[in-house]
Amino acid sequence: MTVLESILEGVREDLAAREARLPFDVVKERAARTAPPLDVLSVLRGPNVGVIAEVKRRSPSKGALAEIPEPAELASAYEAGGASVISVLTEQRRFGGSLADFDAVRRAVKIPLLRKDFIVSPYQVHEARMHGADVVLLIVAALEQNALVSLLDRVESLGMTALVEVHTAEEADRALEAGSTVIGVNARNLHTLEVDKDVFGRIAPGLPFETIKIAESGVTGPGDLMSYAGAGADAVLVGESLVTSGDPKAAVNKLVTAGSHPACPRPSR
Ligand SMILES: O=C(O)c1ccccc1NCC(=O)[C@H](O)[C@H](O)COP(=O)(O)O
Repeated sequence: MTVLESILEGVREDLAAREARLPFDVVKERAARTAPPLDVLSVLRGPNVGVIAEVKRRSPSKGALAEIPEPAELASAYEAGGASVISVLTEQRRFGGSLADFDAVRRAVKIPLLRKDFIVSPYQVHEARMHGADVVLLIVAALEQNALVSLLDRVESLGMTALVEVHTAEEADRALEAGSTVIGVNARNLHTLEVDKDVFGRIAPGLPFETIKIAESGVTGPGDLMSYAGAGADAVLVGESLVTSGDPKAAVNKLVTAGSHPACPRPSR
């Protein structure tokens, strides 16, 4: 079993427990009463290379990264540092995240929030909306094509944006066939955990001009942001280097400053 398959097994078990506690109809009804999602597309289409800053306690590849006793404080630091969007990992078993973290962050910041999880069911999409998500991650490697298409439709029908994650050219083709307009190219292979920062540069140039392109994983500082920008990134998604920096506001701000520097390559639309 690959790492991704084993994560998905746990996700499905946890999902079944939540479905037993709170029926889908109730989740749908609460989601419908939640304040409308923020417009993340205009944020990501801004003039600079944006930073999506992640609340990440631990990971299958690195184990424990940071305790993060107050995710709201971390998120506020990210917002003050100029992050465009905050990503909150809500998967518990491998990443130490939760929807309670998401709620705390939602209360603390005004910028768009991404629910970063392993979404396999419409229940999780409505659940994300019920907790105030603006963006939902859909991982192509975790979904059959018909599930990807229907989850993407579901996300958009609730007014949210889907960040559709790929790692290979074949997955990018599937994302485009499903109608994705925001594609994240993850440098990390979720089956093996190997990180290859060149993957973005191989895939992004083949994506349509108008697709919003996010470079995910392995960003350790402004140099990585600049090189992803040179390959066409509209934004970078960063976890580990921020949560381990000791000064998350300054660490985000360094990236944001690089992303707005006149020397930073920027795709013109
Ligand atoms: O981070 C992992 O080890 C991991 C393993 C298996 C599935 C997903 C995983 N991470 C999710 C992510 O995509 C990253 O948290 C995100 O791109 C930030 O990456 P980084 O800046 O390298 O922490």
